[in-house]
Amino acid sequence: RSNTEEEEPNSFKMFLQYMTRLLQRKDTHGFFAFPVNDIIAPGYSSIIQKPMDFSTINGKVEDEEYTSTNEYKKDFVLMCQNAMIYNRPETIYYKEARRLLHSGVKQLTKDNLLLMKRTLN
Ligand SMILES: CC(=O)c1cc(-c2ccccn2)c2ncccn12
Repeated sequence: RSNTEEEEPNSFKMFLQYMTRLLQRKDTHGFFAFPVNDIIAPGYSSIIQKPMDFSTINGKVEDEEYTSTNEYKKDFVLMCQNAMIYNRPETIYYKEARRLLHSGVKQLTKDNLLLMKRTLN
C-alpha cells in the first residue's frame, strides 16, 4: 500500500461505522445516544456495572478497540440489556430497548453481516 494503515481508514472500521449508523437510526428518541447519568436515572451507576451507549460504541470504533463483529455485537446487546434491567417493563425506556435489541440483533445476524460486507467492498 502506498501510505500507512493509519492514514487510510480500514474497511472493518468503515463497516462498523456504517453498522452503528444503521442501529443508531432506530433509536428515534435518542435515549441510547449518551451515557445514562444518575441525575436522570437515580441509582443507575450502582445498579448497572457496565454502562454502554452509542457514543461509547462510536468511540471504541474510532479507536479500533473492536477486533471482531462479535465484540461489537456484545456491546450493543449490553446497552439494550442494561436498559431492560434498570427500567421497569412498563416504561418507554424498557420498551424502546427491547425493540432496539430485537431489530438490531436481526440486522447483526451472520448472513446480513456477510451481505453487508459484500456490498461495502
Ligand atoms: C437508556 C436509559 O435507560 C435511559 C435513557 C434516558 C434518557 C436519555 C435521554 C433523555 C432522557 N432520558 C433515561 N432516563 C431515565 C431513565 C433511563 N433512561
